[in-house]
Amino acid sequence: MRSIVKTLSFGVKNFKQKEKEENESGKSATIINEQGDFQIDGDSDNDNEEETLKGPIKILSDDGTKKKKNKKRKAEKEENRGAENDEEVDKKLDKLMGTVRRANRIFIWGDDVPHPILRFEDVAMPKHLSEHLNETKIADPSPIQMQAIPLMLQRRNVLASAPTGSGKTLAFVIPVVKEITRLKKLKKYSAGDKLLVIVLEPTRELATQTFNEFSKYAGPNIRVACFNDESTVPDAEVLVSTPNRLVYHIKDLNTKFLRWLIVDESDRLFEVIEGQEKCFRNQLATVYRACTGKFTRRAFFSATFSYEVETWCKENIDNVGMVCIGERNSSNTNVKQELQYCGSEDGKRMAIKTLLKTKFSPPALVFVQSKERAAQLVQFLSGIDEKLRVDSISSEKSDKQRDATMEAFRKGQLWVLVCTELLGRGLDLSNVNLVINYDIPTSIVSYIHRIGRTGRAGKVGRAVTYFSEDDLKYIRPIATVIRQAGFEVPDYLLTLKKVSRNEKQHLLKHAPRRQKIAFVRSREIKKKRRSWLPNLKKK
Ligand SMILES: Nc1ncnc2c1ncn2[C@@H]1O[C@H](COP(=O)(O)OP(=O)(O)OP(=O)(O)O)[C@@H](O)[C@H]1O
Repeated sequence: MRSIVKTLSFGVKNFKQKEKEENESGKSATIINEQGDFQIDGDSDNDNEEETLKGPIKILSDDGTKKKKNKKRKAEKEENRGAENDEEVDKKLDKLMGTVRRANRIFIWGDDVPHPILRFEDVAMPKHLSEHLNETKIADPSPIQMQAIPLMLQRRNVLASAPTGSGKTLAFVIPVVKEITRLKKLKKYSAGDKLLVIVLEPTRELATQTFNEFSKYAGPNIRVACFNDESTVPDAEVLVSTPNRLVYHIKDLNTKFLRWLIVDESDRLFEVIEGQEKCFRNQLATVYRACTGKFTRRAFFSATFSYEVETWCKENIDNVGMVCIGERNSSNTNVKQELQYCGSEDGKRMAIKTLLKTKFSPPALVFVQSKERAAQLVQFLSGIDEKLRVDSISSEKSDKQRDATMEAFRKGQLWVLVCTELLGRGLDLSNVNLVINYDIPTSIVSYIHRIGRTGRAGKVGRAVTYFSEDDLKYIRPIATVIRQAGFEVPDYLLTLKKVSRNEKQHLLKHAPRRQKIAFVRSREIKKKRRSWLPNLKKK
């Protein structure tokens, strides 16, 4: 069994010794090649081995006594038995890995998908990486990390999907940092002047977050940059950017040595907006076309992905390994989900007032359908309690304002952050206790991402979704997702008329018209914000 666990652990740690052992026994196992890439050992050696086993038995000359012949036959027999045993061990191992995958709800697609890892030690981590994992008390890989890390280390193109807050970022950061660390030992890469990795994120906030995460795990020897405010492409080995900024400078990029193009929130970046030249899909296409180097691999990550993205990847990218954790496009079951009927816009105002005054433990994220409504809700909430620290964030605000608000929210200076779809995806605000969908999300995908801002990294969270009489025609899909996650919804919601494709499309493009939440007096909001964010003006 020890040998099974060793093989399970890819033997990376004990590679040299293991390799010696395997060479001696002629066993087949997963090892790392010179380049540090995973490969199946024995592809070539096994051929030799078979030849030896099948080939004619050599007849010994003058010293070929019967005794010696018998000894040799016995040895050959044992060798044969050894090979059979190895086959059995492989079968048992595959079976065991099947059980591991089922237990962790890991679904795979593709040829020769490597076994999942069970511990981080199963891959030889650069020192800085393992130290940082220890510091952050991240002990065991999450299911997406168990499968995506070995896939990426095998240098496969990857399509990965796992629930919100399940550690997808580390699932690509770990193999990439490991690969760059290895490359940098080679003279060609030691100067650190080659662009090796591009990570695409749909928003500035997400790009900043991923940049911070990457920098922590990469350590001081890998040059990571976020392409946010600079007017020229920063000199870096890892570049995190929004597609918009990257496309603008695409001609300045040298992608010849690029090892990875990582598309985070990939389904979002596949979105097409009719009539908009600058939509994500077109921008992604431009970046994609610029990243076709010989060594470039692509990895697509998201909590949700459409069949369209999947089909595209399978048809257009060679050697794809696909991994999906749990059911596709399902919500995070660590989030306790509630649907609350409020009748009208007035009812919604009453509901949020009651919630924040009674059962509220901050911080909370509140989603509305537009930046105008975000400002209105801040005005309304500020009015119900002077002490309530509330602000909003939307694309209307300057980059500086957005950064300051995010920082205040992360530090706990802000208790309620009202936001638009801008913050719906990817942000890891680990302490958010409550998500309120003040205006219903316009799709299931949006619902899954929004409520995924709470209940992250195995913690529990709560999400409340308000709906009014006017929303009844759109609510059924959301009610279905909530029921599928195991939470209560009134039966009648599941028997409502199905939302037609046209209605869905319409809702995506035009949010429902709603009565105003409050009249905004912007001067008052600014005054209130300044009182608890004294540094904001300085910034
Ligand atoms: N193996 C792990 N064990 C415990 N915590 C982890 C592990 N891996 C990552 N985390 C933590 O989980 C949190 C969420 O991770 P991350 O932001 O990567 O989630 P995600 O899957 O990308 O979510 P989303 O789909 O919302 O973008 C982070 O704070 C991260 O540090």
